[in-house]
Amino acid sequence: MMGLLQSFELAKYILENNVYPREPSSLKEIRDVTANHPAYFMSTAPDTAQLMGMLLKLLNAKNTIEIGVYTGYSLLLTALSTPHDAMIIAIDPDRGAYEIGLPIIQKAGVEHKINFIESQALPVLDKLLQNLSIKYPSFFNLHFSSFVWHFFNFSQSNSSFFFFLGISFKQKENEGSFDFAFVDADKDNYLNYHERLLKLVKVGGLIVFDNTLWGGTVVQPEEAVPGKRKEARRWIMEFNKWISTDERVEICVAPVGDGITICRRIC
Ligand SMILES: C[S@@+](CC[C@H](N)C(=O)[O-])C[C@H]1O[C@@H](n2cnc3c(N)ncnc32)[C@H](O)[C@@H]1O
Ligand SMILES: O=c1cc(-c2ccc(O)cc2)oc2c(O)c(O)ccc12
Repeated sequence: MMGLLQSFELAKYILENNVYPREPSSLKEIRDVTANHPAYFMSTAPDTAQLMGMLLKLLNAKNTIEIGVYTGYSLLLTALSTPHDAMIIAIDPDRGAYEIGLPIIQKAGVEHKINFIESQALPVLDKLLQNLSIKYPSFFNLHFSSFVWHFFNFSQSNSSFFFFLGISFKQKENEGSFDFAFVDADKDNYLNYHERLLKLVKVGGLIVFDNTLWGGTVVQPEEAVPGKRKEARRWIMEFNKWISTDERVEICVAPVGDGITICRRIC
């Protein structure tokens, strides 16, 4: 893969010298099983994942959200880069793809951190925002949190605080409770995700958007862009323009993989 460097040799040099030698074996396994899948090119790039792993560790991120799981490369990276009691809400309507990587995630011993939600992301984020948060004793493992999730879906309580099975639930507690979010899904919703994640991620937390240089097409004349890349390119360019003036975040565009935009919530 050439990446964005416009030189196969330089991209290969970085991957072979600095990325692959340090890639955990379980991540390589996911990369290998994904290589046989028709949409293999959608996996988050290994150099992007390496940077994300460092950001997660620098933040000491514990509560994270991932939008766009596919076979789980970036999800496993997140699970490997967070503490034992981390909680990752991972959203994707395609459970089939997730199940390709799941046995590798299980073997790596980090499945307990993951709450996979088979859904479009927007309704889940809206539920998190209007709804309830989880307060449960730390000895409950995260299989329990899936149960809590189902409970939420059926709960219409308007009270700000109530008990169920001895566990307390509070409304609005999800706001500002996440350390990190990674967005790698439908490009036409990037701005919608941004608005919601800005409320869910705490001040000082990060939201990382993948594919924000869209194979370098953001600087190509429209007529030079392959037809199937045109629509997403327009969405990405609109997102890039919006985010460049959004004073609620500090931003940094890193030209790794397909380009990522790192947003730090500042207010
Ligand atoms: C580029 S892939 C994600 C790659 C993943 N980060 C990885 O490392 O393998 C995009 C994923 O977004 C999912 N997706 C598409 N629309 C979505 C939506 N509205 N909400 C959540 N996920 C969506 C697709 O099913 C697909 O699995
Ligand atoms: O070629 C793609 C397409 C997507 C994509 C398209 C539609 C969706 O609803 C979600 C994702 O995502 C990609 C991606 O994240 C990537 O790194 C490379 C290529 C593509």
